[in-house]
Amino acid sequence: MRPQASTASHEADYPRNSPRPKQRCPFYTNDSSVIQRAMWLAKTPLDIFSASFSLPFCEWSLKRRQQNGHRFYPDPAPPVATIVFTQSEPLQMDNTGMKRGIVIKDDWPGYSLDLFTYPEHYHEDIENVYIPHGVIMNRTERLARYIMEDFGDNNIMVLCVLKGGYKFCADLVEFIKVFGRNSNKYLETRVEFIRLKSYLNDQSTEDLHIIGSRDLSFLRGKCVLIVEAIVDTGKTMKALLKHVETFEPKMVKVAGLLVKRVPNMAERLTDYVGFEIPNRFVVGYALDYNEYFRDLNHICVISKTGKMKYKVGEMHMNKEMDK
Ligand SMILES: O=P(O)(O)OC[C@H]1O[C@H](OP(=O)(O)OP(=O)(O)O)[C@H](O)[C@@H]1O
Ligand SMILES: Nc1nc2[nH]cnc2c(=O)[nH]1
Repeated sequence: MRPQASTASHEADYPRNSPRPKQRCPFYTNDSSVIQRAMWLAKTPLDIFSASFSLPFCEWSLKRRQQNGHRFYPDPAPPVATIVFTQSEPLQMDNTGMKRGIVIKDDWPGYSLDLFTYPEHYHEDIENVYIPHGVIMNRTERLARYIMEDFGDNNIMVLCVLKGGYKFCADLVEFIKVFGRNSNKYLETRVEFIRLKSYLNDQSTEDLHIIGSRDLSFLRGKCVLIVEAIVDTGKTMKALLKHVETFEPKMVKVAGLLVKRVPNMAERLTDYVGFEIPNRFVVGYALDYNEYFRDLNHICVISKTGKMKYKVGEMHMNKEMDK
């Protein structure tokens, strides 16, 4: 079991899977971000007396006491509101987007290369633009919001999995910082790195190497967010989680930009998923094929020509490990 700390910092903050309150339980706040989080976490309609409105990202309606004619949302200084949790219908909200990410179907052909710009030298080496850079960025922004909501007031110790995860990590952390600034919730985000390698060409190998220091003692007692570009067979993530847990962090969550739909896929490993993709070898946005394509901004499917052109033998892998 991965350590899961309660992120509760307020009566309103229920960890996502905890039982809902059985009785009406009022508390008072005028903090709009607390109220939004409460709605997100509680999974039950909240009653705040009087007026009502609904937020675009969930289906609950929220009633509030209207004071002095102020609007509650997005009023930066809302009036004091009384929130009462009530037992009600089970969750109606569709959480698929969070658990599985945006699901890309097996028959998705990708976009024609003509529609986008990309480094000319890869012209023959990629089949299509599978996920355009702008879509990656927007999805990353959304994941940053889920993460902020879950981590509450806990500082985030980010562990970036190199090399593939460097772009996703940089963008995700930037969005988290922007949300922090905009909501006056200044969380400390510290970023550390670990380098893992197991792929040769497009195949997972038996050798999973942690390159560099294995000492992650800085994670002890911290709320850790592992940031990884792709979870495919899940071998890398399983090994990493096992390693991380030996350092006794307070909580560990995993953000994966891509999770591949493979037989026996490792769904449970990833808490925040950008996209669930078919079983195809993708490159770009720091994902490589023998170190090529990291400089491509979109996520693309590599072509046969690309695979042939940049293919290497096992000797190459051993040399890389020695570096
Ligand atoms: O779920 P899995 O099948 O274990 O695959 C996922 C891993 O594969 C890639 O790393 P790679 O070994 O290619 O190293 P890199 O990140 O340095 O490219 C990727 O960045 C993940 O870490
Ligand atoms: N570049 C790349 N690395 C991977 N590691 C595991 N799966 C993949 C993949 O589809 N692309």
